Amino acid sequence: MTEETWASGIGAYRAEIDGIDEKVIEAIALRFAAARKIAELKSKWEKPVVQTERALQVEQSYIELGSNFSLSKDFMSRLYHLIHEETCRVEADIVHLQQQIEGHGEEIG
Ligand SMILES: O=C(O)C(=O)C[C@]1(C(=O)O)C=C[C@@H](O)C=C1
Repeated sequence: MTEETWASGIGAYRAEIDGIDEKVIEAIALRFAAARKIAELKSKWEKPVVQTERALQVEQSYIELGSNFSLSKDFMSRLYHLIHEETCRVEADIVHLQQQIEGHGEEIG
């Protein structure tokens, strides 16, 4: 075993990880694109950004899907909470912008 063997071994696995990370980020970006469309709809129907019941269902499905791949419940839960928090922030920005455009929420008088 030489340093070159180590370098090519770790290099191959790191390239594998880099390729997977790219797909993960693409998938996350697609999820945010869908959330932006949801935000437009919530704005139109004047529905709240945070939908607790739905969020609990999605968290549960993260946990179940993760368990199929031996990913810990705690990790899946934390992962969803992080994604959910940022999704709500992105959605709220869109809803507020939409409200400004449509003149809702303005102080009258
Ligand atoms: O289902 C929705 O209403 C969404 O906007 C998606 C989502 C999520 O990120 O999973 C975000 C906000 C809600 O609290 C519930 C779920």
